[in-house]
Amino acid sequence: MARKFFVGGNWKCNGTTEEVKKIVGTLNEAEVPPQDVVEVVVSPPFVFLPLVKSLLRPDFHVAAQNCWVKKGGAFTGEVSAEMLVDFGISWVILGHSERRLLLGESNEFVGDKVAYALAKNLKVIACVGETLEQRESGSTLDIVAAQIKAISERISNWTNVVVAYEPVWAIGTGKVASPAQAQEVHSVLREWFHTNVSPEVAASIRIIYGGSVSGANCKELATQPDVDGFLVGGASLKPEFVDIIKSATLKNSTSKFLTDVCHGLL
Ligand SMILES: O=C(CO)COP(=O)(O)O
Repeated sequence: MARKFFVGGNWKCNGTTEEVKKIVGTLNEAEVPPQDVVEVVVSPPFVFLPLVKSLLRPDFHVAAQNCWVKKGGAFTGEVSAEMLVDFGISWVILGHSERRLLLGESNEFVGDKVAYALAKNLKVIACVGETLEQRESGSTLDIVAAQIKAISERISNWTNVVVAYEPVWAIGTGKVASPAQAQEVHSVLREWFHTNVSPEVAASIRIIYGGSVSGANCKELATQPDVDGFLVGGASLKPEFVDIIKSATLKNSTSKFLTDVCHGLL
């Protein structure tokens, strides 16, 4: 089964009302591949969710950047999964490295959040990734495996999960992982699913790359066999986000080409 290309835009803690309207205007006018080729999800800060949801074209979806680990209540400053569902938000980003590192979210806490959000019928973009220090010490694969394992121990159905591999050293630095570096970790993650979850989940789960993705570098990354899309930070605030969405066609034509070759059609 072909994995549908996925492009997420993580706006992080950016934007004014005017800027948000401008970004949404650009997206609404953009000519992009159809929904059966690419799934597009943008993730504004909480306060802009209502505005974006009301203005954004219906073929693009909206994600929150976080939600609370359990049912809402006396948790000052938090937003619950129930509230997102009530508001018609279908996706949530969980486990972003900025929250893991700056706010001390542990693997277990992220796993609990993913489980709770899925139980409330949210779809989850679950982020994993190593720091520069971890990469340089050779522990990249152990780190991402431990992050995924903590989620895996808490959920039994991966249908509504997209995994985002985001090496911390590539986030906001302009230092993008090379296509080979991204492919290596993506394929190891897929292998992990094959061994520890099931061959079906390994074949169907989308593993997207994040970290300094741009209109210029997305094409080569998109053609890597285990790169199923992107989670874009800085460039998702700019018109080049549309070019990144369009890289989906490249992926699909490449995989169609390979499928046709395999089936002896070419
Ligand atoms: O963190 C990211 C997306 O979640 C990536 O951010 P940049 O694209 O700005 O590096």
